[in-house]
Amino acid sequence: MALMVGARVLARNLLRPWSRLPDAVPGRTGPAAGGGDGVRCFGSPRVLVETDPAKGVAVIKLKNPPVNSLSLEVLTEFVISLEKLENDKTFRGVIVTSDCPGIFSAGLDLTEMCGKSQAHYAEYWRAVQELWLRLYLSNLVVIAAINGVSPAGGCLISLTCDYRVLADNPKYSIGLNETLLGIVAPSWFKDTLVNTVGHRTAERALQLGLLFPPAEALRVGIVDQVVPEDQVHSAALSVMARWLAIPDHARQLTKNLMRKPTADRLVKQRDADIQYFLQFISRDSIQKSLRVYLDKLRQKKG
Ligand SMILES: CCCCCCCCCCCC/C=C/CC(=O)SCCNC(=O)CCNC(=O)[C@H](O)C(C)(C)COP(=O)(O)OP(=O)(O)OC[C@H]1O[C@@H](n2cnc3c(N)ncnc32)[C@H](O)[C@@H]1OP(=O)(O)O
Repeated sequence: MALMVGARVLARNLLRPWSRLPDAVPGRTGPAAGGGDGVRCFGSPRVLVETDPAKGVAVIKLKNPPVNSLSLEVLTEFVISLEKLENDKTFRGVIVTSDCPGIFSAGLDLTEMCGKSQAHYAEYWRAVQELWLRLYLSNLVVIAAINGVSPAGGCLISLTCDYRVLADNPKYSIGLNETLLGIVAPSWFKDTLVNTVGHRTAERALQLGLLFPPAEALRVGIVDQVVPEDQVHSAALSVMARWLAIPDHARQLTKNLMRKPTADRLVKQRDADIQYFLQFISRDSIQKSLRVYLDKLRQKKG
């Protein structure tokens, strides 16, 4: 019950950008924070933010064990943290990564889309839209340091970034695998993939629900770089330095030029998109597919 109320409060914050989450780790500094003197931490229980004001760079670490599924709380906390960074002129870039070993993100939280009320589905889908829009159009340089498996919504998060570095581990596949679950990637998921890998590769990947292992992911361009696992963070920092060498206004305007038409397609029909989602997700056949998939995941252990 408390969780439900908490989620509602967090979700309301999305609509009230002036409202702020209390800092979960207020002003923690020093080496324990992950980067030597001057690194400061804030954020929330599930979305940790380590900032390095001297470099103008922050690291957002998703921490929603066991699999970093994108629950309503995670989506909301992510948006709030991103907004905090964007409103603070100290920061010019952010690295998005995971605090869960071996898993970047398992994607959208299936339990948020299964067996819940219409009102809940609508609230959840609006939060998914919000995070996508904020990340896709962020003024910051956003780099994904993908340190684990990254299906569906996890892949989408990384596709919204400006650059993707993937750890070279055969287990760390990445892709939009929605069809394998018997669901369909919405048009704006599809657009994000097409804009990254081109139409033909996206068409094949989406229909077959392909999850690409690192070498293949690099070959099709769904990631930009594959590096040894222990170098993901340093590689992301090197890439960041290169992107930060470009004057902000020129880079930001160019990013906007490239991405705004795609984002506008969703912005112009956000409510209709929610209605689409509601109709789709409420179908008995879709609910059944999701239940079967979740049961399979749960039985894997037993
Ligand atoms: C006419 C056309 C109209 C079109 C309209 C379109 C409208 C929209 C349609 C809807 C689109 C919705 C889009 C969804 C995108 C998504 O992101 S869906 C999520 C997809 N994710 C996955 O497929 C990943 C599933 N998970 C895994 O494969 C594995 O868990 C893992 C590889 C990530 C990790 O494996 P492992 O370490 O072995 O952990 P597990 O034992 O599998 O899992 C632990 C625990 O977590 C639960 N879990 C896993 N994933 C999720 C998830 N995504 N959500 C919620 N929960 C998850 C799993 O069940 C286990 O739970 P228990 O501990 O057993 O309770």
